[in-house]
Amino acid sequence: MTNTFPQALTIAGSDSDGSAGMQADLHTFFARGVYGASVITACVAGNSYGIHASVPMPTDFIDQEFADLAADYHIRAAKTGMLADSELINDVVKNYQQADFGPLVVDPVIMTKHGNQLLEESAFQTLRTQLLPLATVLTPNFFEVEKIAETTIKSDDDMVAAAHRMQQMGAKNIIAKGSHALPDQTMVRDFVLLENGDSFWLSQPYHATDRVNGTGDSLSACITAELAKGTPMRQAITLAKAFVNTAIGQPIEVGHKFGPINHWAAQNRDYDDIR
Ligand SMILES: Nc1ncnc2c1ncn2[C@@H]1O[C@H](COP(=O)(O)OP(=O)(O)OP(=O)(O)O)[C@@H](O)[C@H]1O
Ligand SMILES: Cc1ncc(CO)c(N)n1
Repeated sequence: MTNTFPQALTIAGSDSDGSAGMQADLHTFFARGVYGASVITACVAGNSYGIHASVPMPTDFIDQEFADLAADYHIRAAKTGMLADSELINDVVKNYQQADFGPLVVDPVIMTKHGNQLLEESAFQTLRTQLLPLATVLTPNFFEVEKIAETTIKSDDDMVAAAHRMQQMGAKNIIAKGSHALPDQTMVRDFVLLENGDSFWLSQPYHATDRVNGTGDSLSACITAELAKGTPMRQAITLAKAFVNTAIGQPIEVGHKFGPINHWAAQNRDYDDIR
């Protein structure tokens, strides 16, 4: 039987240190028992200190990557990561609309943990008008919520309002990730707004560690992997939050600064309690 094994796709940039971007996505797909394919959109050279060079892929090459996957594989869910500029966003939108790759998780990668900007400011409007309407799930971090919704978040009410604004822009389900840079923080809280209007806060313990590179990539990749297996939306989101929290909670010693998270710890955990 051909193509019966669950397959997911990451449409993202390669980060040479393996902690984030496409590499974090593929680690996560593997950890959740899903085959991972990748459309590479850009390459960044970096390590746990920062990103030091970045090269976008030519759009005709990206077109060929999509065409080759569509001709052979059965992608059941896809996610986007680094898209660099308007030209790449428009190209990915065009290709995704032609393909039949299932639900789309949009991780609107704008800024890294080191403070490197991976999406040009001039592309924010393209992101809003072209990509958000395709998003089955949108997973902005605190900074990205403020940028996309064009607001300042000072309270829970502000976050709820921003999530509704992003849903009005066309994204169906939203996980607006809360801040984790507050003094004396003990919990991290993300606001979830589902397509049917249900909403809730997801809370997990805060871990005081610098080994947090690729948390957002892994969260969105875990949701993608679960959707590829047919896990219901609410369960996929809740499981992904637990997956990332487990991976942050047992750090591995790789790199000197913002190191990777521990996908093995997250892989080995039992998620049977999550419904
Ligand atoms: N120190 C921490 N302790 C616990 N949870 C954390 C911590 N840092 C991030 N998280 C969680 O990880 C998830 C990803 O959020 P985050 O805001 O880090 O995404 P991101 O900035 O897009 O990540 P990246 O760009 O590095 O992939 C969220 O659910 C967030 O609450
Ligand atoms: C390619 C790439 N995508 C995303 C991130 C962070 O989310 C990163 N560091 N590098």
